[in-house]
Amino acid sequence: MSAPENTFKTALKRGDKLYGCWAGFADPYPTEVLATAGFDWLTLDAEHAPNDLRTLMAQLQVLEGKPCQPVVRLPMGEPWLIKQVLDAGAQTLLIPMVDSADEARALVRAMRYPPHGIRGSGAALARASQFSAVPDYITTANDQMCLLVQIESRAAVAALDDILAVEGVDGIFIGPSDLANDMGYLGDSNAPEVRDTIKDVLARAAASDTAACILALDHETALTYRDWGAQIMAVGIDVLMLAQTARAVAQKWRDG
Ligand SMILES: O=C(O)C(=O)C[C@H](O)[C@@H](O)CO
Repeated sequence: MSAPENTFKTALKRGDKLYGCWAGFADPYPTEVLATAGFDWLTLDAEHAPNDLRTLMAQLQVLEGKPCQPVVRLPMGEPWLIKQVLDAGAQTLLIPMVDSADEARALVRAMRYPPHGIRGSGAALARASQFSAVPDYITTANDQMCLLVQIESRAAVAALDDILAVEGVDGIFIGPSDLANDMGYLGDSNAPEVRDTIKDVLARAAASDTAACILALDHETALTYRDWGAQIMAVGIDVLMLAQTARAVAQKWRDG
């Protein structure tokens, strides 16, 4: 028996448009609710949400067997962190702040067993291999790994063509907010120079074999990014959805 098919990767390679949502509550219960909503995928965010290995694993467990696929965002691309979440069953990783092809290559290697990489061997006791119930896990896991690297600095934009050419990078994911900050437009990803850069990066990725991915916080922006070539889009953040709806309801009753 082989490692389970990574259906997110299969759909990405097929060129499907995939719509996802950021899951920022760091808890399996709201993540399970999101998985019933119709999104293709969810970001389990351990960069800016208070996730740790156990909360990530609990969310992977509730998503198991559901059509909504998990994408785990780590705080940074450390090989030991990568090893832990892969052993917990993650197959698709989103790694922030990747500025060069060398960094991207190191991430590809951290996600793969030798001779293609440096992933340590713990499959026997790992959830990823269903605790050794998947006998061929170690020889088949490499093919199911999916890597999305975040492009969110001027350095990354300058290195984009080299990053797009790295074998094993399945998608580049623009971080509009960090990109704007690095370009000198703190908190303003709608600044014309930032929008031009986003458009250029999406177009270059769309013309390559590597998927163009991005997050948009409102519908109009999401439509624009899609027109510019985005294939994989996060179109909401659960924490903001709750906050906005709760504020609107409270306001309505205060005003009424
Ligand atoms: O720079 C960005 O934009 C991102 O990387 C996404 C954010 O971290 C996301 O959490 C929304 O603030």
